[in-house]
Amino acid sequence: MTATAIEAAGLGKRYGGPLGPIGRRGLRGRRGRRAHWALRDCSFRIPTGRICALVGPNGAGKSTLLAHAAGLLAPTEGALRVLGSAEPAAVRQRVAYVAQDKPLYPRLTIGETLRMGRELNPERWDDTIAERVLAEGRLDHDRRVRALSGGQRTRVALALALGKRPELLLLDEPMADLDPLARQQLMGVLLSDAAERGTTVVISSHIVTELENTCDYLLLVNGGQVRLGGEVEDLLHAHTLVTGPAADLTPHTVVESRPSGRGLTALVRPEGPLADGWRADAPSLEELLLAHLRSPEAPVLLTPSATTPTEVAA
Ligand SMILES: Nc1ncnc2c1ncn2[C@@H]1O[C@H](COP(=O)(O)OP(=O)(O)OP(=O)(O)O)[C@@H](O)[C@H]1O
Repeated sequence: MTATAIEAAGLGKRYGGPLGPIGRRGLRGRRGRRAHWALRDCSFRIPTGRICALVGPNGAGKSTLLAHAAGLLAPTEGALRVLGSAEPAAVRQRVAYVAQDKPLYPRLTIGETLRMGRELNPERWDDTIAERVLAEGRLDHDRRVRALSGGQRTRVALALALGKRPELLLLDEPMADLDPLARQQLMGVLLSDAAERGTTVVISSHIVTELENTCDYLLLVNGGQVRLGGEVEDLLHAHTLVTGPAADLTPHTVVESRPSGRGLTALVRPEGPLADGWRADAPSLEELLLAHLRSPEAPVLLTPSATTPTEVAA
């Protein structure tokens, strides 16, 4: 089996402090904040060298999961191992994390921001890749971060992250505020660099069509739980889009079915051959994801590379 970048066993995160007595105060923390499980019972594995899409609806738990992998949040229950360490905070030097709000120091110039990256990562820093990320943005190094647009700030945050030469790159909706050309150009730089260096990338995004050509691994999170995980190719292979008469689809696992014409269209996980009269097509990644997002209760599927054979806890 290939090496593991991230491995979680029974990972759970509850926001809102310790639970108060149920019945008297309901599910509330001591300070009266409603306790809420953002992640619950998540067990999965991401092998090294993959470009992993982290997908799920708003509030699914994607940012919470990435912040745990970056060592910025501690689990309420379960365990998470990052680059072989049971304490993700201990391997922060080898991990770069670009949070959704791209925090940077507003008073620094771009040049000073890069200098800070170089000084904080003296062993690893690489000016060439940082400059390559900045180049097409035509950004003068004397400009202050506070005077940059959202998309320009994203470019600086990505330059800082890639300049660090991470083994694991965690990106939380990095492309949301970039124009289409900048998005395409930066994804190109990011992917070619990751391929060249074998970097593991975990990238959360709502732009499903964009993930189709870029990611080879997938984690779909919904309601704080991992619902799908594994190699994109294996997950696509495990599903079939069928169209046919409105009939019982037993014994196949039905992810989603809806009426179409005089019959129905369904996304199934076939358990044996399909009955006569059904047309079978391979789903696209977009069809696979949308069907699972519309059917959050569909049975969980983790392909063998995404399951956790070993105990993650130290
Ligand atoms: N600091 C916090 N305190 C309390 N609850 C939080 C906090 N951060 C997130 N949550 C809650 O945890 C759940 C998961 O949030 P998270 O930000 O991880 O989702 P997400 O999948 O990244 O969403 P989006 O796609 O909208 O960015 C949500 O219900 C959210 O309201």
